[in-house]
Amino acid sequence: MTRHYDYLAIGAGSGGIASANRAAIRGAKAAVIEAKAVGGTCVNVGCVPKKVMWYGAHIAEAIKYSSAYGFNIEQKGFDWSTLVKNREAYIERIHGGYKRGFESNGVDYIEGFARFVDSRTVEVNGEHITADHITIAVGGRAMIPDVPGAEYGIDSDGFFALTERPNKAVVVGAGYIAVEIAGVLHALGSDAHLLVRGDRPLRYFDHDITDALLERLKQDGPTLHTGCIVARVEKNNDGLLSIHCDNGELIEGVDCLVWAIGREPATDKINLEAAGVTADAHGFIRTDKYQNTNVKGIYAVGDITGEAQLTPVAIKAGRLLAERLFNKDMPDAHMDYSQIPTIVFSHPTIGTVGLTETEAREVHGDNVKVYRSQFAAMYNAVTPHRALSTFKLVCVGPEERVIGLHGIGEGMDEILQGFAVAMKMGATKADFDATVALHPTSAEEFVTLR
Ligand SMILES: Cc1cc2nc3c(=O)[nH]c(=O)nc-3n(C[C@H](O)[C@H](O)[C@H](O)COP(=O)(O)OP(=O)(O)OC[C@H]3O[C@@H](n4cnc5c(N)ncnc54)[C@H](O)[C@@H]3O)c2cc1C
Ligand SMILES: NC(=O)c1ccc[n+]([C@@H]2O[C@H](COP(=O)([O-])OP(=O)(O)OC[C@H]3O[C@@H](n4cnc5c(N)ncnc54)[C@H](O)[C@@H]3O)[C@@H](O)[C@H]2O)c1
Repeated sequence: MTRHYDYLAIGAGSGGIASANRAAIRGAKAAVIEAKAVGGTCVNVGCVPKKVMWYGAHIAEAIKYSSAYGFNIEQKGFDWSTLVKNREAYIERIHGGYKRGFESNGVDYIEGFARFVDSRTVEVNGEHITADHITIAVGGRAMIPDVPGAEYGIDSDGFFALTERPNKAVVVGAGYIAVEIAGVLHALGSDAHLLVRGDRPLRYFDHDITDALLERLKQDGPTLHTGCIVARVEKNNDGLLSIHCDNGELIEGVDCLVWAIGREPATDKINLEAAGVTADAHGFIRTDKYQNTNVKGIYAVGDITGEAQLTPVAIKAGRLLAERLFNKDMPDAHMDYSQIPTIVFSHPTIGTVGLTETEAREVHGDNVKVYRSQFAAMYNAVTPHRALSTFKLVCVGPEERVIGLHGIGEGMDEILQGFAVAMKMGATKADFDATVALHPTSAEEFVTLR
């Protein structure tokens, strides 16, 4: 017996779930196949557990600053395992929500690892399943460097599996994950070290913002080691690790090493060749703007496409694909990959949308005008720990259209979304200026820049 569907998603992560649900809502007979846990990376080992840990870190910081606000608090301890237990219970509830969603939309949820048999057929648990439309939404996994002793380290999945707080932790990498994990570890009381190869983390972000991040890291953050490439890792008799860097630096007594050096696509085991789908040299499945692969009827969405690796991107691309396929009123639906806003959950958060100043000058030369502001956040102004926030607008042309907006400061994660809408609508500096400020907030800086 072969089951047949109108629409089949491989991978029940952000992209697969969103597309299968939308396909079913539009009347398609839809299914989604998942090898591990429903919700994929974001829900199980990504955005969700990360944000819970970040909230934990946020509370630790509030306790630290509380005496300046008049509180006399004796912190008797911090139990990492309680935080993990409550986090995982929350994730269990999300799993339940997804499964109820499948039921009410009429999506079949199939547990197992899927492999292509041909361009219309996949095999899972020995069963052949056919579909008119198949979407590859298998996401990715962390990369581990090829250095001696690399196996003593863990990746971000391993970080979420920790049941105790590490005493001394080293996080290697300069991207979102490295900055976020190192920041959480530091705030929750580990002796945390962040190792980057260059002169700063997040080096593709606007440099005014990363300059401010460097300042904040110096004041209160994980210890930053720059120009540092790990050459080998040794495990000593006491079980602790020694991290040797190629610049001669040696970090000893480490009980937790986290590799956060990027993610690779999970295409290698799904038998793409049987379907005739081609991947690029790194294994990413590149698509056209409609998420079409090189094979008719096979699509790819989310991290596997190598586009901005963010949950809302996978969700939007998946939903729009389902609309295009099954909603006769939206035959041209497709994802717009421009001006995607993004947040780094550092301490404080970084938010960015559009071009950095450097990118804007490369494209628009002297047509670029930049506005920036640096100020002491009110939250810290009454504490001994006076910390600066930086906000910046990058504008182009005589009309000063805002093509880049960047900030580092308390609340930046919640500030950015509305400004991203304004930019999508083509807002100019004059539009920002014409908007009445909200006071006293950090966000008001964006509408009062001179
Ligand atoms: C630590 C971390 C923190 C992150 N934080 C954020 C954040 O704050 N904000 C944000 O927007 N993004 C964040 N991301 C990125 C976000 O998680 C991804 O962009 C998003 O999950 C991509 O969705 P996807 O559907 O492409 O793939 P995934 O969510 O990875 O889902 C793919 C699914 O496919 C399954 N699968 C793979 N192969 C098969 C197979 N052959 N058969 C069946 N199932 C298969 C996998 O088990 C997985 O569940 C974070 C990522 C990480 C690692
Ligand atoms: N807040 C968020 O939205 C969020 C959070 C986490 C992850 N994500 C997504 O997940 C993706 C993956 O995140 P990531 O941080 O793993 O990858 P990344 O690609 O953002 O960063 C990897 C970093 O590791 C560095 N690196 C590579 N090889 C190295 C080596 N051998 N030694 C030291 N450093 C090395 C790279 O220079 C780069 O800076 C991101 O691109 C992002 O889209 C988003």
